[in-house]
Amino acid sequence: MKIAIPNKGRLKDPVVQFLASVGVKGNFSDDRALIIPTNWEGVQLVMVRTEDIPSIVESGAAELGITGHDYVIESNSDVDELIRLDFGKSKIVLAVPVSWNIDRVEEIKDEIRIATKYYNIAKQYLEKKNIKAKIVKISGAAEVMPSLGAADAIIDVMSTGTTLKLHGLKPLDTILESSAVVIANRNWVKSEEADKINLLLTMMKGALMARNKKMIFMNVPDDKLDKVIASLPAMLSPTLSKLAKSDAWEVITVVDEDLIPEVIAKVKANGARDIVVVNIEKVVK
Ligand SMILES: Nc1ncnc2c1ncn2[C@@H]1O[C@H](COP(=O)(O)OP(=O)(O)OP(=O)(O)O)[C@@H](O)[C@H]1O
Ligand SMILES: O=P(O)(O)OC[C@H]1O[C@H](OP(=O)(O)OP(=O)(O)O)[C@H](O)[C@@H]1O
Ligand SMILES: [Mg+2]
Repeated sequence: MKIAIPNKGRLKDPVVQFLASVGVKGNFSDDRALIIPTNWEGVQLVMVRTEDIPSIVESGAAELGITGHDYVIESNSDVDELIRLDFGKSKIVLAVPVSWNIDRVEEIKDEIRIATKYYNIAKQYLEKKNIKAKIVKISGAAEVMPSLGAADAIIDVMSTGTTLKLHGLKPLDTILESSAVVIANRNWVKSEEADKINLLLTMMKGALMARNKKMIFMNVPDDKLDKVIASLPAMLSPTLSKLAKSDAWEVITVVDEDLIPEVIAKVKANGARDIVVVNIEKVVK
């Protein structure tokens, strides 16, 4: 079974790390190799350009792929988007020079030139908004085009907005919100590899759920138990086990990483002792 993943660009490293957290580790011994065996028998990574992944998966050349949602839309590929990942988060925006002093799309004049690598997304958006613009198709570095004079405005990826600002541009409208996604060929359920794909998807969801979560263990005397449980974040249902040698309990629960300092301070103040925090590798529901 083949999984198509980015061979370069912004998504490459996070995708390789994500797969490793799922337990799929590529044997990257030769930098130039584009088909990489993994520690999972029969699973290979195919290293290709991020924007080519949707059509590769649509064709069935790879059963699964990890790419940007924006590229799935741009390529108009008929694939299943199965898992939305928590990285590669960006927006596709229409950005114009700050010097235009406008705040609304309706204020844009006709006949402007808009540089973008998202030709299809741009075309559809401009038609919907009834903006009569010429699309200048480029392959990257869109932000420099207006100051160069190669275009008047752009449709491009924005994350923090730093690049736009640096080039005297501001976002006027968000066209699409994107993130990395796991995609599959439409017929994957009927394929011979369906069981393996299903297992892989379960492991991926498990790794995603475990991210930013910690397991916390603590010992609590009998008479403090109610108070300690009440001080845990709402919705948590901790596991309790009675300690063999004393009138105390072990309380075990899962907490968001961000809440750990607050939870430790509260349970400690309420009588918990011997608090241990450990990483979680996977949560399979
Ligand atoms: N600054 C960013 N922050 C988060 N995600 C981003 C950012 N820029 C782009 N992305 C997302 O990452 C994916 C790939 O973007 P990238 O610009 O790296 O393209 P590439 O073609 O893979 O690489 P390169 O531009 O180096 O050729 C897209 O889905 C895009 O939405
Ligand atoms: O809103 P920001 O946080 O500034 O991020 C946006 C920038 O990030 C991406 O570029 P990347 O770093 O991938 O370089 P590239 O232009 O070579 O693709 C994207 O193409 C924008 O230029
Ligand atoms: Mg890039």
